[in-house]
Amino acid sequence: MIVFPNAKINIGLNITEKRADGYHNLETVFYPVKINDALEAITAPQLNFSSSGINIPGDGANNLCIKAYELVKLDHNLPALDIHLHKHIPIGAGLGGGSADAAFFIKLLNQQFGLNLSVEAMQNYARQLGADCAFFIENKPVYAFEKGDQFEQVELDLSKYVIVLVMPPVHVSTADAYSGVKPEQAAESLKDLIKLPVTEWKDRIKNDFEKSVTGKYPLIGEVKQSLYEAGALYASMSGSGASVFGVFETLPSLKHLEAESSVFYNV
Ligand SMILES: C[C@@](CO)(OP(=O)(O)O)[C@H](O)COP(=O)(O)OP(=O)(O)OC[C@H]1O[C@@H](n2ccc(N)nc2=O)[C@H](O)[C@@H]1O
Ligand SMILES: Nc1ncnc2c1ncn2[C@@H]1O[C@H](COP(=O)(O)OP(=O)(O)O)[C@@H](O)[C@H]1O
Repeated sequence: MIVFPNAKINIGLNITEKRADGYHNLETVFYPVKINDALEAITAPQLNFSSSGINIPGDGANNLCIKAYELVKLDHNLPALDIHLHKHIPIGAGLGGGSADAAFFIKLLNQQFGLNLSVEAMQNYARQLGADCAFFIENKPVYAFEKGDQFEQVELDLSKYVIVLVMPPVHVSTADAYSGVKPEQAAESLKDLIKLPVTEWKDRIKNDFEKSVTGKYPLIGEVKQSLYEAGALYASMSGSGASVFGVFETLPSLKHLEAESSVFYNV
């Protein structure tokens, strides 16, 4: 069986308080975007993981796909599998690519081996693998809070716009990004702001990571400014970065960015 995990962007990201467990409470809107990995699992004599495409740092044994397999296997009979991941989603980019692979693998195991797992059960497995993993189980726009793994429905459809995602040649560590932020309550409710027309989001829907991360990596702020100069209605860094997305009414020309960044149009 083969599945195609997609990435996500964060529309708004307010880091509201530091938790006793060392994580942070936040509020954000997760929005799925069409940048995809490919993930295949075939029954085999022994468990094997291989990957192609973008090189994934770390040992294959620690890949989030393997962690998902081992977690589900604690409760269910699963055969050994030959797992192949073709990596296309930029890594450590604020796009949740690793979390997406883990969540889609849980859904693959459920379907391929008839585990009859509920959405809630799959979300609970995903929560154990990463704060932004559970989102990918239902994989639809949601308002997320607490660690980013509790959800409320949100009506948000950006399909009439053109979303462009730019990945500059910068790597941002999620943990480092969090350490650079002073948690505080947002000035305006994201739940209210997200209901406004996209044309009213600029300078009101904010990502709390941006100030510290762009201070450390000015190129990220320059990319965001370039998107506005190219006509973006709204632009923001996604998650802890380094990717930056722009929402446009029509397809922009960003040739000047393509020299040093990966540009994904119509995502
Ligand atoms: C920042 C966000 C925003 O959506 O996404 P990315 O930018 O990574 O895509 C997420 O909170 C990332 O979620 P995820 O990448 O799953 O984080 P995890 O692996 O669970 O945690 C990595 C590290 O980030 C910090 N962390 C993560 C989530 C959270 N709510 N508070 C935190 O303080 C912790 O230091 C943790 O050790
Ligand atoms: N399947 C995977 N894809 C990408 N990264 C993975 C995967 N499994 C584990 N990782 C590890 O997770 C980190 C990146 O996670 P990712 O979700 O791509 O970051 P972000 O959420 O910032 O976009 C890297 O340290 C990488 O080694």
